[in-house]
Amino acid sequence: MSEQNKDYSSDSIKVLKGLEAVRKRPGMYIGSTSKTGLHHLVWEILDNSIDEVMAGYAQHVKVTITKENEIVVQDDGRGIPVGINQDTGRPAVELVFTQLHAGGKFDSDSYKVSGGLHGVGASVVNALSLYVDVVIEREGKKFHMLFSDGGTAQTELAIIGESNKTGTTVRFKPDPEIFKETVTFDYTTIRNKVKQLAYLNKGLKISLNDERINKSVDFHFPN
Ligand SMILES: Cc1cc(C)cc(-c2cc(NC(=O)[C@H]3COCCO3)[nH]n2)c1
Repeated sequence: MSEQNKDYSSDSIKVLKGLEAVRKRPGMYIGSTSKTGLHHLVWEILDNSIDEVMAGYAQHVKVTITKENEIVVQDDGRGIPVGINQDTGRPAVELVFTQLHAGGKFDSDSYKVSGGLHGVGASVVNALSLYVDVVIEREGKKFHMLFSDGGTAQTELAIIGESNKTGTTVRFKPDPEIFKETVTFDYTTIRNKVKQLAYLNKGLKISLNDERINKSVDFHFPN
């Protein structure tokens, strides 16, 4: 087997091991697999967009709860990078969703309760979701990747269109095999978090649209 192939296969095994570890002991990454743990998935994805807001590149974040109990988070930031990473030969966005970044300090069996994984939790959400669908707009193009089956990339990064905007859209549906108590998102829980994020990040325009009850709310606390 050539050097390149050996690296690729050992890399893909490492990826699967990482996400498998999350599925084996989800509580270590999201605290629990109860309703509280279910909502941590939303906070992990939302954290990434808020990082882009704090970096000054995004002004709007939109959260949608769909009729199928998916969560969609959209921002108008720079868009997750799509370039090929030299070490792995994989697109940066693929690594964001498949590499278990050692975020923060973890004890052997506890979850860092202060706020979550600080924007490195996308791979955890991916591991614990039925699917994660990603659309990135940057460099005048629209890029797409789909992950499922324990977080495995189902597609190569693909250009699916053109775009005169920039931003990132992530859609995910939690895995009922992991979240046995409930996979139903709670409007009030998410609304309160979205309001708090708007308050803490003055100037951020953040909206929540619950398609199940046809209810939308916008938050914006001026600077
Ligand atoms: C909803 C969601 C989910 C995830 C995992 C990342 C993001 C995200 C990531 C970014 N921005 C970036 O990654 C920056 C990081 O710096 C280089 C240019 O792109 N904006 N939004 C948004």
